[in-house]
Amino acid sequence: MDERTYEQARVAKVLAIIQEKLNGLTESKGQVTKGIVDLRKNFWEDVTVNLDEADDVYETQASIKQQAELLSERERRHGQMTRQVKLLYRLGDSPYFGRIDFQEDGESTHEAIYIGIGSLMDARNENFLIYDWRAPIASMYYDFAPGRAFYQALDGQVSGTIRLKRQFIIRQGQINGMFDTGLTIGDALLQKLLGGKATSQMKSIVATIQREQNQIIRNESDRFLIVQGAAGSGKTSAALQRVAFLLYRNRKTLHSENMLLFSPNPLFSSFISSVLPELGEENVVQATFKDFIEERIGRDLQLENPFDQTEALLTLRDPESYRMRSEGILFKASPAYIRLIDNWLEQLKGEGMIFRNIVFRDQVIVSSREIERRFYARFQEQPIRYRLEEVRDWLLRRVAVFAKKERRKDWVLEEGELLDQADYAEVYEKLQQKKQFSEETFDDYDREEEMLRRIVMNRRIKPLRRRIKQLDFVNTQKIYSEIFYRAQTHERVPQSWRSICQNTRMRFEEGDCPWEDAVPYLYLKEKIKGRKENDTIRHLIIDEAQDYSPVQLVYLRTAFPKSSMTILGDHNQTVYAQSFGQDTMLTETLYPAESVRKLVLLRSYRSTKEIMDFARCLVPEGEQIEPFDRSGKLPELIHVSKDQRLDCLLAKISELKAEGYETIALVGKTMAECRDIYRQLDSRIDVKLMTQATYQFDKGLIVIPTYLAKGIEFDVAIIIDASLANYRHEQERTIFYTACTRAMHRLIMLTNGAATPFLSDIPGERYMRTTVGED
Ligand SMILES: Nc1ncnc2c1ncn2[C@@H]1O[C@H](COP(=O)(O)OP(=O)(O)OP(=O)(O)O)[C@@H](O)[C@H]1O
Repeated sequence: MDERTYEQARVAKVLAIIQEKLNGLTESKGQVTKGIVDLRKNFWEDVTVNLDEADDVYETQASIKQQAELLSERERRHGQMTRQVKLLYRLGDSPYFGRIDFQEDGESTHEAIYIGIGSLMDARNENFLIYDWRAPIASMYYDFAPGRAFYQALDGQVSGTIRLKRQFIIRQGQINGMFDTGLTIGDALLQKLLGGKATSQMKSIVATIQREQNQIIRNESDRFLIVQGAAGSGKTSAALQRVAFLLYRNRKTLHSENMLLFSPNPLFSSFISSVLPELGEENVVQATFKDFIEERIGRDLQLENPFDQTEALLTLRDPESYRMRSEGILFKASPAYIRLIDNWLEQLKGEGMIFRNIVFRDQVIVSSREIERRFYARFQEQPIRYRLEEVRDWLLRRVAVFAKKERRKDWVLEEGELLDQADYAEVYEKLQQKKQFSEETFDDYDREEEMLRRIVMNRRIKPLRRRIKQLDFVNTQKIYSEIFYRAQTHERVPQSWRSICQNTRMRFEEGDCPWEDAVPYLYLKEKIKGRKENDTIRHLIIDEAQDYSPVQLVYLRTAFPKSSMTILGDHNQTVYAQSFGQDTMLTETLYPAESVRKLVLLRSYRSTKEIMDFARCLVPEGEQIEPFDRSGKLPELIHVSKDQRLDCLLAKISELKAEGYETIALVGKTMAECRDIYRQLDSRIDVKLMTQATYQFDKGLIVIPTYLAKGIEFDVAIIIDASLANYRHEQERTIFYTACTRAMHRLIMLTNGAATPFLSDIPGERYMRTTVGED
């Protein structure tokens, strides 16, 4: 029997066992379902309810508890079975993708280890027919070429020799491809996968994980794992595989709800949302950093969107305003600014706290001055938080005294008359209860009135009490903006500090919180009022980490004090101003030295060799990036006159469509530029504009600014305006690079007049130049 026939016969055998298991499972699942339905229906019949004596109550409780446990145990089993069935269906389509023949040292024969997205035992549950890709033994598939190899088993290292390494493409139970491979996993298979068309959903890379990616996926020893990876090197892919790996390895203690992924925007969240389900795992919680921060800031301030901040900066024409905004953004993202805030917090112990009046129905119960006096008069040596608690209790007492007096007023009774039936019933019931126990005789009418007054007053005063309990009497917004009134500081401030102060004060006075102030403000607010720590999340995954500042890292570490973190990004793809030329979350020195590891990915998979050879010349140390060897056309720079631009673009698009490309992105630097081209195209061709509110994209022609295209890929990227006028500042280099590296197969750039100076770093033979029309 030749190898292919042998393997196909084995596939058939495995499929038969899968079918058998499916039949068995479906039957037992049916029984468990019925059991659950019966249990729910007869829940109370099977419980002994007796509430006569204390002992009986105790027994009743125990009986209910037992019944509930039985039910939840069945439900858990049902859940497991459902997952098992789903896995079997998936294995039924493609049972495995790899095989290694491993001969352990000291053994006379080898074992053939087949690797798939989940484990499968034979009919007697004795031997593995398929090993889960996350099992320790399967790691050798990703780590070694045929020859000497080892893996870490639970009880130590196991060494031996890989005699054979084979890859399969199996679809609907048929082997479509089969390769015996050497060092790297499946160049042939990778060629096939990467040469395919872009989709609106990212795919799992489980069958072709590369060795250096495997290091990231299986790292369990470091609390902070930083991955610096070139564009298209598989950072996001590896991160998602890592999530699946960690969930599998810690399945008793770690669940998908314990992991949080910060994604750059909703579009990206949707792009990656199918990977984990494809691997048989539930999706982790996803959030954008902005949503997370907004939720914590609350409704007191109108938070600027980071995209709006970027857009504002990119479109500012006046050099002074540009300098002020960009210096402010950079400074407020730096550790120097946190030191400045810490200093202010220190000062606040002696003076400077600002409070709000405690007001009820337009009457000031306690004035802000009075609160301030109380705050600074006592417990001076105690921390701010302690003193605030003391003030809070004092305020609650003052409010109680006020309420007692206030409830005698006429308006209270007037409102009492407007109470509804249910409230009266409550008063009546309370009255009845009191009567039973009271010896004294009161006039019922007076007692009823008194009770109504109390109800009205309690209701009206409750929100005020709640706000006091939440320490809302501290005006943290004003305390924060005060920093900008006292512009003197020991820190080295930017040149335009005075204008920055003026501008920040103004924005806060209007109730706006610029994005650069969001995290610093929260930092100050939570230092004063205390913070909500999150203990549920045990692992944080931060993608596009080059766009997070040191200050944001400090904040995240305090908000998630127990979490480990996977931090992935590329310093060459900085899009937000706060990260230009300074430390970011990828800087390893910002973490405790003993618990951080940094891994670097240099091989890039997304784009053709031609596109990557072009793009890597744009960035420092780009020569270290290794493009994957997949060939395509050279990138193309089209010089086009203004009046020919639209026609040229339309002609190009129809040419690309005719060549079979389905996902074509017109990438702009700013939203303003995108809207402009969209308006011109919309009446002539089917096109969609992607905005910060877009949650999903489909195949076709789209217009998108770079800051929203981060992390996503397209068959073709067309840079709509690659001119000197549009990409002139050095800070825009990384934006331009990010835009170029979104392309999988074709990269086209249009320019009217001179092209961006960034291209002067690129040897002429790396791209084509054409001219359309004359200006
Ligand atoms: N081992 C692999 N096997 C198959 N495809 C891979 C592999 N690694 C990466 N890819 C593919 O390369 C492309 C880029 O991957 P991914 O988006 O994860 O990279 P990235 O480093 O996050 O990119 P960027 O920094 O540009 O956002 C994807 O299409 C992914 O499927």
